[in-house]
Amino acid sequence: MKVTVIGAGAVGATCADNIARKELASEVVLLDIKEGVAEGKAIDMMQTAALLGFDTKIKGVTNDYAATANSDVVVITSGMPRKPGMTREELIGVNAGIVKSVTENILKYSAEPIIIVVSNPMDTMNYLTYKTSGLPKNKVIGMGGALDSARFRYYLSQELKCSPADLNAVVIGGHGDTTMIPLIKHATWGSKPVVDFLSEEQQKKIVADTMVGGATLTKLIGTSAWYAPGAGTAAMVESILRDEKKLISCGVYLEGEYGQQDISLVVPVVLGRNGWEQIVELDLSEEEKAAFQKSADAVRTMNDVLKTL
Ligand SMILES: NC(=O)c1ccc[n+]([C@@H]2O[C@H](COP(=O)([O-])OP(=O)(O)OC[C@H]3O[C@@H](n4cnc5c(N)ncnc54)[C@H](O)[C@@H]3O)[C@@H](O)[C@H]2O)c1
Ligand SMILES: O=C(O)C[C@H](O)C(=O)O
Repeated sequence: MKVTVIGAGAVGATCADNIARKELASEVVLLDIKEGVAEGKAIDMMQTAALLGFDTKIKGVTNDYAATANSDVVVITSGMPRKPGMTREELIGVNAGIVKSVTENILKYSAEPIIIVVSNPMDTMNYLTYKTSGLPKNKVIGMGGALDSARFRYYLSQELKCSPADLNAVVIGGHGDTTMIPLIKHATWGSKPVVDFLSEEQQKKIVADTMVGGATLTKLIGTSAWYAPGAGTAAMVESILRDEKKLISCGVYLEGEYGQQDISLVVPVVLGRNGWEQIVELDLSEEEKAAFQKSADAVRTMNDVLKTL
């Protein structure tokens, strides 16, 4: 199995590192536009192989798409991250051009890879990649829900004083500060609803903290996060390449599901060797449905911006 990661910055390099450590592929190609960066990071990671005991070969290249030929999965992380005070949506002007040209270049060398889009604003970048690539819709998948759901489980576990591994909790909607919807009423600890253990005030705080989870880290670090984003992306690669059929919230192109058309939004999907293989429709309350519609409206507004660039 071969995985290409475009963008050898914070998220791309962390993702490649996770993939290699878990030996999810025999070969990982790391590509960046900045001379030497991908080569250097790939060699640095390869020098951990003797210490960590993995066999995956990581090769770094500067904009050489021939090296990405016949990739099974391509992860797009290229583009600008936000700075404190910015929204993800403000990155659209710079990142749309990057994501579009990267998608075109990938497809010159890999006929039908599964593409995972990480670059922000993710919902619109995933939509753009789907439209640009002409790939089947199940092969273009946005990363955002895996991360947001992991953050949701983190905040829940802090309040419940339990292991995040024992929590089942999903985020749907958009991957934006105001568009994501942490479904707290659906979340469970073991088989018990978490709301049985939390006051209304605690629930509101967990939801709010989850929604601004990325912004909180951006403020602390000065640029956006990479450990959980890299791990979230690698978890998606793992479910795909090992055909695990894990249920993971991902950005997918909707054609009627959740009442939406011609849009990419985050919903729970089964991830396997064919990409996303099934969309799972949750039984949403009227309030949750309205929140989903509001997210869709906001993401559609951003998608419309693409026409003006
Ligand atoms: N979807 C998510 O959940 C999520 C999570 C974290 C970050 N992100 C997004 O991922 C992107 C990357 O974040 P980061 O922290 O790794 O940023 P970064 O600045 O550390 O890395 C980005 C890399 O992309 C490279 N690049 C730029 N244009 C390129 C091109 N045309 N071809 C190849 N490489 C190119 C840059 O040289 C840089 O090395 C940002 O847009 C960020 O907002 C999304
Ligand atoms: O917050 C960001 O801008 C990066 C990413 O989308 C995140 O949620 O960490």
